[in-house]
Amino acid sequence: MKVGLKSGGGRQSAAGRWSDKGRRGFSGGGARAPEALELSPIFSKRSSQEDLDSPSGLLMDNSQRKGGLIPVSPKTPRSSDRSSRGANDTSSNSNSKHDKDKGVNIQVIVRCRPLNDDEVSNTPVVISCNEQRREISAVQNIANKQIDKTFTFDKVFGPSSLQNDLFEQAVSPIVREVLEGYNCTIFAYGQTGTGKTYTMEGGAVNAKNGEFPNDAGVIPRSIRQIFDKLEAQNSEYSMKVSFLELYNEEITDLLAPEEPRLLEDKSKKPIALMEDGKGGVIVRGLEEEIVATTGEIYRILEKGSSKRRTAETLLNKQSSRSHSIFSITIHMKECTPEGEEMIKCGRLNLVDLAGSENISRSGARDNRAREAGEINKSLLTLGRVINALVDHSGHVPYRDSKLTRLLRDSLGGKTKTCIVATISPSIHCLEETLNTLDYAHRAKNIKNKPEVNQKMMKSALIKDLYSEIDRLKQELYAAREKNGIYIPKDWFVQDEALKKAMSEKLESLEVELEVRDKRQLDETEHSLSDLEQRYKQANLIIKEKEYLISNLLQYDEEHIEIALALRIELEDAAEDFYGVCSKIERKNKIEDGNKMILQRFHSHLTEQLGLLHSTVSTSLTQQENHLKQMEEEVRSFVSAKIKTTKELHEWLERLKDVYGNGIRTMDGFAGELKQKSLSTFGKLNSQILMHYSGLEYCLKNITQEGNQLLNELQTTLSMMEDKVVSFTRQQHEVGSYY
Ligand SMILES: Nc1ncnc2c1ncn2[C@@H]1O[C@H](COP(=O)(O)OP(=O)(O)OP(=O)(O)O)[C@@H](O)[C@H]1O
Repeated sequence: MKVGLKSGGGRQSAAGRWSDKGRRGFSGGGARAPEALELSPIFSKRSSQEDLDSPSGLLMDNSQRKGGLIPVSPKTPRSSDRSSRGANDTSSNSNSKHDKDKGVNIQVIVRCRPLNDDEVSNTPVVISCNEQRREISAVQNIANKQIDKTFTFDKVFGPSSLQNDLFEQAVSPIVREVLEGYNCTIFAYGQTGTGKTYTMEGGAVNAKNGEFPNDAGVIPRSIRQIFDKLEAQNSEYSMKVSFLELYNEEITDLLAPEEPRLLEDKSKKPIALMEDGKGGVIVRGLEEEIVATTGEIYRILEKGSSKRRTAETLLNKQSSRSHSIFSITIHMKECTPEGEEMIKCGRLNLVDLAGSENISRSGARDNRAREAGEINKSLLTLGRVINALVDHSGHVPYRDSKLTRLLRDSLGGKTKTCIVATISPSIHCLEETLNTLDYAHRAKNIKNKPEVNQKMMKSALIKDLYSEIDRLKQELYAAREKNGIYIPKDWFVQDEALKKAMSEKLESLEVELEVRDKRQLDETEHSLSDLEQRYKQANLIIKEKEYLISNLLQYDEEHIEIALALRIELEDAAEDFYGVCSKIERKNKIEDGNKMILQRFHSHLTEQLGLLHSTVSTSLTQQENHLKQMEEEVRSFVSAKIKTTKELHEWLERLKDVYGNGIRTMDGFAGELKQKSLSTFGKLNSQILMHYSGLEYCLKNITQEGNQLLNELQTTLSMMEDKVVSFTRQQHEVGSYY
């Protein structure tokens, strides 16, 4: 076996340079670490409360057991440690306190594989990758349903990306952190046949000559980087690896020596996963091989990988049917400025999950279908754990599957974690691809609280190694002495005492459990009867409520009917109202018009009446004047006639006198003349009378006409007034009606 810490300068050297005793203690090459290595939390120096609060993980540490190798516990690096680190490292250290307090998100990267030979000619591509924008888009129209989703991740690698691109950009910084003393996990998740194993393992490295193919995956590249870095630093280190497989909820050790009997029935010996009582898990009996060269580690990887259970499915010719975890633990020597030698420890877990599988599409039947069911079940639990962590649920169901128990520290713990989600660009995988992308996108929100593992003093490590060597020696001695299973006597005594104490504890626990069960049963019965009561009461209340509801529904119906009738009435009333309003409006308009007309008429009438009045009075005065004039004329005419008659009489008298005698002679003539004058006079008189009566008639007529006109005017006026009065009354009536 290669010895614990190894000098970076001499990969082939068998022993670490820093301790002769240490070198002596380890046996020769090819030997393994002891049979019962346990997985226990690496943070062994935490208080029990811390252990409860902060789940520890998959990391192996043997300090808990007799003869354990190197106990390490988390601590923030000292300032002296920082000074020796590179630029990148400084940033990681300065962030460590921040990381510790707030937590850092899990890094999620997505890799889309290219179409394979079978797909390339006839399979539409529905996934597009934008590496610059770190976006993956799925665009497709299925059954008139447009799918157009875009997801952003920490990094995106498209179908043409190379293994080296992914490693350099995403994994190399994580490996550097492992060498800084962090525990880091990289796991590949995705649908079956999307390139998880290709990404994690890739093409095999030639262990003999170290030939490195272009398609070598994350694991061999990480190994190479670790060795290169340690050698470049010329540091002393030791490295050990373990490789386990989780198949159908059973853990098997891929590095365990092959036992002929087990090979025959082709089954593998399952190993137990145990709680360490401090929140961590122990994989009891898991082999940890100490490695000193890259060649050794590649050989181990190749051997372990070949033992993984694979099968041909419709989706992948060599489909991994199990989850695998390859772990590399490195112990590195560091010197403090005070010259004290310290050992720091970093661990890298490389997880290749089995593919999530659509059983009908993968063509899995019988055992294969059961297998796929188990795979899906454990991945489902992983999904539930991720959801619980993202939603900050009080309970995270780590315990529901072995996979989540093993990955506990990597999900929500103190490990730095990176998920590589693998997808296919094919239209046929769209549903699963969207599931993977959803899953991965949710996982981005998980926060871990990474902490650097506490460094330990070299002297303490040497002490631990000595006790481990002593224990191994005793074991070896006992095994050489006898056949079968033998252990040293004091171990046997210790084990017996332990067994006794355990069985006593078991008994007391059983009693306690019984009491607790009984109490719980009583409580359950009590709460059951309580529930029954409450159920009955609830039933009664429900019935009451139902009755009330039916009544309410009836009332509601009536109310609805009334409301409908009211609504109709209201609508009618509203219509009427609008009609009345428009009528009032029209009436108001008419009234306004009427008022205007009335006013105009009134003013016109007054004007006309004034005019008429003045005309009539003018006409009357004119007629009166005319009459007076005519009377005067008639009078003057009559007086003139009388005067003329008188004068004529006088003339005649004079004539009688003048012509005395002649009168008599002329008497006849005079008589005649008299006669003539009398008739003339009569004629004149009748003419005057005729004129007089004509004038009188004319005056009478004029007076009559004037009176008649006046009467008519008065009648029209009174009629108009009557009309005005009756109109005003009508208006009042209409106003009071509305
Ligand atoms: N990025 C890639 N470039 C080229 N080939 C790839 C890539 N990813 C996967 N492949 C090829 O696709 C096939 C399936 O890959 P792989 O076995 O790694 O898938 P998987 O996800 O591990 O499947 P399963 O879950 O069934 O084990 C392999 O032949 C592999 O070489």
